[in-house]
Amino acid sequence: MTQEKWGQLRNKLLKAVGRNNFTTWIEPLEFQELKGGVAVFSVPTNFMGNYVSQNFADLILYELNTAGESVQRLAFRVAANSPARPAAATQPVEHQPEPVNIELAPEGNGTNEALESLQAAPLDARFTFDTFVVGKPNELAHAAARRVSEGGPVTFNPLVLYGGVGLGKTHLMHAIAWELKTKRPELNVLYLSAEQFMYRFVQALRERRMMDFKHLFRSVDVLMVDDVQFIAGKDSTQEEFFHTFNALVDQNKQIIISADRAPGEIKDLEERVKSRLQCGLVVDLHPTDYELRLGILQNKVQQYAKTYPDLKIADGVLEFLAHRISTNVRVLEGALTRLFAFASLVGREIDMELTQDCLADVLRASERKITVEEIQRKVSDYYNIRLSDIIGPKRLRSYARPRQVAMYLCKQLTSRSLPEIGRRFGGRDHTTVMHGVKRIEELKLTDGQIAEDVEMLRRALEA
Ligand SMILES: Nc1ncnc2c1ncn2[C@@H]1O[C@H](COP(=O)(O)OP(=O)(O)OP(=O)(O)O)[C@@H](O)[C@H]1O
Repeated sequence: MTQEKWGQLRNKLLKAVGRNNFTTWIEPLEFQELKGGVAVFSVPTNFMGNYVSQNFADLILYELNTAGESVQRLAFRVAANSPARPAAATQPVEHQPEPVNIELAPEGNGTNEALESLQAAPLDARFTFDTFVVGKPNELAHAAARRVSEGGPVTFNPLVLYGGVGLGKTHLMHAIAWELKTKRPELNVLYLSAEQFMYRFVQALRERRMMDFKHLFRSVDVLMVDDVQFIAGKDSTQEEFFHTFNALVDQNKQIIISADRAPGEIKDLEERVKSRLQCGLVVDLHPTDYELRLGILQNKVQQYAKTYPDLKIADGVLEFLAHRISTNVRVLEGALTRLFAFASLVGREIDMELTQDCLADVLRASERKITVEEIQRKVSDYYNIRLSDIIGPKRLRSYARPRQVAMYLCKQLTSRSLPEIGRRFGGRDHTTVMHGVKRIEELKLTDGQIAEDVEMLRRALEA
């Protein structure tokens, strides 16, 4: 395997493990050699080697093998004279620009070639509209992205896509870029992260090539900047971004931005930048719901089926994952990738048992913690009484029964002890809680209405 190939694989790993994990664990790995089915990496410390081997080895093996390398095992060696690298995240980024692999165009000519190479953020071939699963939480963002990708007259500028980690912002941006490349190949479409924008800017300043920089950025037809929150607090970069933005909008060129939150909520982003961003169409990607997660998993499985025609997934596994992993799509995909890698290594069907074994850590981490307050609120809404009546001293049946239901659910769905639950119900004694829980257990067997109420509430709380 060549270093170049490892470089490409690293990009895939970045997507799979997320930026934080990547910078801390994957980036410091240096590929040494591949011999006799063993891929050897040098690592700065033993600790790092152990950690990577315990947590990411399956995934790395899987990526290596899908890329056509035959690797059975990974080995990590501590480089003899390698000074332990401090985690990159702790470095002040402005002082440590990434090695930049493009030459800025000499003033006035060669702009197009330079723009081509400015696609330093390569588009991910998997991130197209075809592979993007649309559901309620992302339908508006998807529709807006589709519209912009047609490359027609600019109707809303900028388009701002925002949403939490791993909800598909980058995917949609790449999809727009791919679509524009096909439909309107004559357009200069430039996609890059806000971080890369900053590196280019710092480099241009250092090399005294600001004219080239301005010329380049102002001659694109479509500018796409991912994760714009990155420039918050970086004053000179924000200023340059602001001018670039204005120059392009003045020329009626399309701008597409993504951010991890609404522009108005990005701390340390200058007011004038915020207000520019808010001028266009701002749409958010909502957290996924169960149906969307299941759809994404089914879609992924279809893709995997091409690589692993022999691997079988037992009924219920995808539903289980969609139900249990609700954090973000990246984690969901990572879990599935790990499952496939594991199942293909051990040559077993992906059933519940294998899933629980292989994903124990992910499942534990994504366990949703239901709180006593949440239960009290849901129960009072359900029975149409006030929250204070659930907690307060009133003994009327119309308050006491819902209170007991709430206590029962607290016992079932949280890890709180009876005295703790009692305290949160207006300082009641643990024997009162115990009595309430028992009463509901009995009533569930004899009173169909109570049984149904409890079941409905439990489902609503676990959703
Ligand atoms: N609706 C979807 N359909 C298919 N795949 C999706 C969908 N949403 C997210 N994904 C996948 O989830 C992963 C994370 O998505 P992406 O990188 O676009 O997230 P992001 O919102 O840009 O996150 P971050 O804030 O971390 O940059 C990608 O592999 C992407 O393909």
